[in-house]
Amino acid sequence: MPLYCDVALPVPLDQVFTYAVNGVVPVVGARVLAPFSGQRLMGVAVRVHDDAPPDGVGIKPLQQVLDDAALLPDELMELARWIAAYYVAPLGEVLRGMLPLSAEVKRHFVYRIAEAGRKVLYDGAAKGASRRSRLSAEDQNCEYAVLNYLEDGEAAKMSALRSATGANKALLEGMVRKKWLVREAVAEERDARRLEKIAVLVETKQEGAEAVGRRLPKLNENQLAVMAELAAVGGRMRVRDLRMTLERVGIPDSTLGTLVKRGLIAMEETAEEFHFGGVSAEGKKHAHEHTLNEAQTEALATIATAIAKDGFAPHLLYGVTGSGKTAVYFAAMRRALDAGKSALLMVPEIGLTPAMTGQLVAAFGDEVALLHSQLTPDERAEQWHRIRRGDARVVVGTRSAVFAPMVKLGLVIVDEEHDGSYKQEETPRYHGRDVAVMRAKLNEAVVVLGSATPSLESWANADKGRYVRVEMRSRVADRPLPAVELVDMRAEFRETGQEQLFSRRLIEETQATLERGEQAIILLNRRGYSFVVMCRSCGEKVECENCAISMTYHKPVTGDVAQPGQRLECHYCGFRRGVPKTCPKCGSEHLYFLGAGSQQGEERLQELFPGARIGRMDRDTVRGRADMERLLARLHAGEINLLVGTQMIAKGHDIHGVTFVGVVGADFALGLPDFRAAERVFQLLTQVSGRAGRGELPGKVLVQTYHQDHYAIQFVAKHDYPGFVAKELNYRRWMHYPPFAVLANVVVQSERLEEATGWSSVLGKWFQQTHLDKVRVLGPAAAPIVRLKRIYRYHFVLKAEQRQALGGVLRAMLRFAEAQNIPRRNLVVDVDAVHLM
Ligand SMILES: Nc1ncnc2c1ncn2[C@@H]1O[C@H](COP(=O)(O)OP(=O)(O)OP(=O)(O)O)[C@@H](O)[C@H]1O
Ligand SMILES: [Zn+2]
Repeated sequence: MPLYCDVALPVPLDQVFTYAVNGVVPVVGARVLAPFSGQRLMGVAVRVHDDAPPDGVGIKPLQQVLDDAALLPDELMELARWIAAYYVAPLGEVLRGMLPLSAEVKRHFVYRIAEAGRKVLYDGAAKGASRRSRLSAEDQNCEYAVLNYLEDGEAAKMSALRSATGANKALLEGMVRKKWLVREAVAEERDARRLEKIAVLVETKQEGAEAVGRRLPKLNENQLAVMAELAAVGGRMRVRDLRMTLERVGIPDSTLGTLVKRGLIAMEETAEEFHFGGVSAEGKKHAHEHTLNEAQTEALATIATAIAKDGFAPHLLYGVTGSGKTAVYFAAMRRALDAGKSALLMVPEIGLTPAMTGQLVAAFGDEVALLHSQLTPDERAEQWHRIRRGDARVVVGTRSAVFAPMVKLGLVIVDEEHDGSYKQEETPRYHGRDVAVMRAKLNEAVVVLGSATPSLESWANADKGRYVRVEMRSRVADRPLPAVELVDMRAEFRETGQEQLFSRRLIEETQATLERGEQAIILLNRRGYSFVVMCRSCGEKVECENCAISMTYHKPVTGDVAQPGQRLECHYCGFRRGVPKTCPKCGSEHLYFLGAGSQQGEERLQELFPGARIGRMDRDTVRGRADMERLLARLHAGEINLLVGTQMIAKGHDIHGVTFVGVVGADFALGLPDFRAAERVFQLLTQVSGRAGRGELPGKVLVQTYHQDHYAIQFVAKHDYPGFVAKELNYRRWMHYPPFAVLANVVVQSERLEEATGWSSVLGKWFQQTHLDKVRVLGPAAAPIVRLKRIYRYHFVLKAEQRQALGGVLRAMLRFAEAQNIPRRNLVVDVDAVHLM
């Protein structure tokens, strides 16, 4: 029997910890409980062995082994090790992110008699109850009853003890404290189907309009609002979602009850089927129903051949917006299933693209499982077990779905692979796309990264021949890409003599689109009303108390439930405050509001187009999946003909009536201090342009810009992604930026400014003195956001040609920092950082 076990614990230390095996030898991949600086932590056994620790090192015994079998299969353990090494992250923290949540392996507590308990039982039998106990005679009797019940040594659940002896939890816990009993946690597989309530709008068809008319006038405003809400989503909605929506608009819960009593809404109970949504226009085909065109057929053939071959094969699918990538994904997934394998489809944010999941269910029925962060723990548990049993062979999910316990994984697809939300911005700071490629490698599976605007990293990998490039250069059914017109806002100012949010051309085109009965979308990529509140006298901006960030003004709206006097909001930490009467710095009364956000955009559009049916899509109007589904349903139905919103509107939506897209103020991001600024602007503008002209009618795009000559803008106008990447790659090569160098951002952070600066100068000196011929270090410098959520931030940017050299320096730096007593949690190591802010 091995004597020792190495455990990865979820603590920010780059090491594993050795414990003595205590009776039960854990299998590698099982969870264990281990003592750690006075606490009991749950970790994962990563190695069992007989290597005695060096003399003098005290080894504590494991407290408990929680699983009989490995919770994580070998390939996921290997993936965890790879992530820990690649991202220089503590293995325990990586594993914590990969493990199913506790609900997935829910544990209940059982009690077992302990040595001391037995002694009490026997002594008590001999001498009678102790007189000195502070407990009542009744409780003492109960304690004896419990000890008696457990005497045979079997563990019992609390519920069993309660019904047998009347003991309550407090009493049992008291006995645990006296060490008469031990309490143990037992894993319990939970995947019973749950029931859930659906609110259904009662059909009124047969009743005739008159009858409805007679009934409806009796409804009050709130009741009508609830009815409208349900009608907007096709008459059915999860009660849970409906309640959330009502709560937000301030309609009391009882309204729903009244409507049920009056027979206008029925409550149905169904076994919880997953809710995938499924917004699409009537008569529009599902992705799996299309006969693939030539480009799609070719793309599929390449991918399908790889699937048939078995073995790791990475692909980059570059397909312009509206080229029909979804249909290719679905066909490839079908091939994987036919070959007896499972398929994983990763999407950036499930709530933003409900149509995708709806189509998946249409195509694959109950083979589909869904994984994302908005699921309740029970829902997640159910999905997790269905996947692990092999019942669900098609999994769709966000970033962390890359750790799904798939059986015979044959195909991984990463849709919109360029999307920033694949990057996890907390430890472990992994990139879901890159982990997906590694996972496919470990599983000898095919991986497809798809996008109309692939990341430069992926494009360069295809250039080097590491990925097979598959291209779909035109839209389905020979639909043209929309014509893009640039409006030079400097000229606009010269000609009109005033600073306007919307140019004359944009107003004209919007007007014309609405008059033709078509739909228009306007991108205004900031939420709120004004994103800067500034003092005219001293020039100072009103900043967040916790962050070095300008606060955004949100205009009160009718029915707004937010507190008055809290109209300024920090979009980084959520802090709110009232609008000050005078400048906090100089006391001047001349504060003014600058920079229009989507809320102001909506207001201005209402003034300009009073007849338009305007909708807004941003984090303030769309808080969850239900909101998004409702908004998209109204767009598909044509109930909204003018939509304004933030980058959310650019995400994969396929609304055939949209023929015009206007872009306002999106090029300000070109000026951000981040080497990926041009790439991001290009991607956003191309993606949002891609929403126009996806139906029968051709589309048109108008981009308002102050940087008309910037190459990113020029290439957007020409729909020339390959041209853009070629130019951008040159610049990256020249500047030694990724993908021609590997990069890490190291942030030194502390609530105390002097610590942040002091530690960064200590590290800066170390970097200087250490012979770093293979790694270039920039910094220390104040991070672009120097204070965030009350924490001061200084940073270094490390660049290297070789990943190994970079990893080596980072690890050496962490060792040095440890020796200098710089706490590990004050150092953020972000390998392949996506944001340098
Ligand atoms: N072979 C086909 N024939 C006709 N229409 C098709 C075909 N394949 C897909 N479509 C339709 O073309 C439209 C665009 O497809 P899809 O949404 O998959 O594009 P995409 O490549 O994912 O674009 P984006 O990158 O903009 O999201 C959809 O309405 C889809 O139903
Ligand atoms: Zn803040």
